[in-house]
Amino acid sequence: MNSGRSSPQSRSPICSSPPKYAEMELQHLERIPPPRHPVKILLLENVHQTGVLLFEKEGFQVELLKTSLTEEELMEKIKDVHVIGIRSKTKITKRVLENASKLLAIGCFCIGTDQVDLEAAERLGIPVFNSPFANTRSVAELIIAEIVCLSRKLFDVSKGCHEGQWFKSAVGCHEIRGKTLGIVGYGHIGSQLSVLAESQGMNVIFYDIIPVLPLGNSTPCKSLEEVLSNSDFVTLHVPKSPQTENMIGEKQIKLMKKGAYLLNASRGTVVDLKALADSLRSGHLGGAAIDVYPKEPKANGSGFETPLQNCPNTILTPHIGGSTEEAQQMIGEEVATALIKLVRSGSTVNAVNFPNLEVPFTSSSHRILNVHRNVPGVLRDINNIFASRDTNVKAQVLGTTADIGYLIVDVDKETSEEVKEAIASLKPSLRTRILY
Ligand SMILES: NC(=O)c1ccc[n+]([C@@H]2O[C@H](COP(=O)([O-])OP(=O)(O)OC[C@H]3O[C@@H](n4cnc5c(N)ncnc54)[C@H](O)[C@@H]3O)[C@@H](O)[C@H]2O)c1
Ligand SMILES: O=C(O)[C@H](O)COP(=O)(O)O
Repeated sequence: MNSGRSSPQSRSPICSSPPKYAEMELQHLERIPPPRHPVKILLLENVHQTGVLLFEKEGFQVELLKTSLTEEELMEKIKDVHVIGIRSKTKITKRVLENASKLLAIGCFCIGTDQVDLEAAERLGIPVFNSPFANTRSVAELIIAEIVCLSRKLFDVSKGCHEGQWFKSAVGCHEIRGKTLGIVGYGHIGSQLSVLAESQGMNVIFYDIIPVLPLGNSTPCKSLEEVLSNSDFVTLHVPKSPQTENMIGEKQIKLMKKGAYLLNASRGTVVDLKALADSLRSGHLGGAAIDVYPKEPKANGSGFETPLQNCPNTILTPHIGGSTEEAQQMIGEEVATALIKLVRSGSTVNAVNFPNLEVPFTSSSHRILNVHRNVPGVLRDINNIFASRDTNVKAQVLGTTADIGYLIVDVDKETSEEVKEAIASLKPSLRTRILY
């Protein structure tokens, strides 16, 4: 399927070997002196080596763990960490954040950020970064593969052959061409999947809670129920939220056609697995493919249990939708780059819970980064600090949300330390640091 974009090999000679993303994004940091104190990075859940190497190239101290950590373990480990990198398992709660006195930023080396208390992080002046779509294609391709596997009962038939059974039959097996795929959540993954499914000859309908551009010949539906009752395959691509919790339960499954298939590679809280298991065993649904679960192990190993085990024509995978080498390498590079820019220059571009600011460094100056509660008079007080110390402000940018203000200001070197201390001592200040 040609997405219309040229592949690296087919690009014109001018950009036949495009500079790597990180090299482009970080090149301007060369003009900024490195941090005077060691920068400690804690990476959990086997973050890709690309990210590790980028941090090490910056001279940061990296600790890499293959697993996630419990809240208690995190509360201890995070005390002297400047940056933490996680994936979808590790839960960074308000309690953990209240122990993170040195934490400058959080990197979600994945799409989802529901595992972080974003409001608590914002109110504590900690920006959170993610990789909004680097594993989109990986998930979409997995779903396409599973649709064919379910439609041909491939896993059950293959298991039979491995066990010495030769059972050749076309009963209950169908082409996917001409069948209807119902997509719930038409965002990055849902829309990419829509294009791939249509390229396989499927009809695509979808439901989203916001107006979105239907790609190709796909058709928006007015309700979830409309998608459920008109689809041969229903696939879920919504975020974890109070609204999506158990959005597919016994009542919704009963609305689905007899023999239809349910696929979920979004979040484990979206589907009531007991209701799904009952519908598979009763024969109402023809099969399911599940990649995410309400409770998932914090590390690889045995002992995983789910009500879906041994259900007919049911594909179970261990949250691998984004687990391809291509996706993990891109994510590692993208999120590590954003975190390095935050540490080295205060850039918050691509932060999901912060004003997105990036200011070119002003030569022969020091940079002060201040996060404060967004209350009246803060900027007046900060500017009075500059005026009263005869400090020349060479660049100043303020971004705000309802709860916080984020200020990047380049000032004279001569008075920068004194000014930084005065700003940090203002009552609304949450975090203040200086870059030399
Ligand atoms: N299994 C995996 O490995 C894997 C990989 C990547 C992403 N994910 C999960 O998939 C989710 C979707 O990823 P994405 O990149 O497409 O996100 P996205 O934010 O681009 O798209 C999500 C879409 O869902 C819609 N939505 C939200 N609530 C809804 C509701 N109640 N009903 C219908 N639509 C609703 C949103 O409007 C949005 O258009 C992520 O939040 C993540 O949790 C899982
Ligand atoms: O949010 C995501 O991108 C997916 O759930 C992938 O999570 P993972 O990085 O833990 O595989």
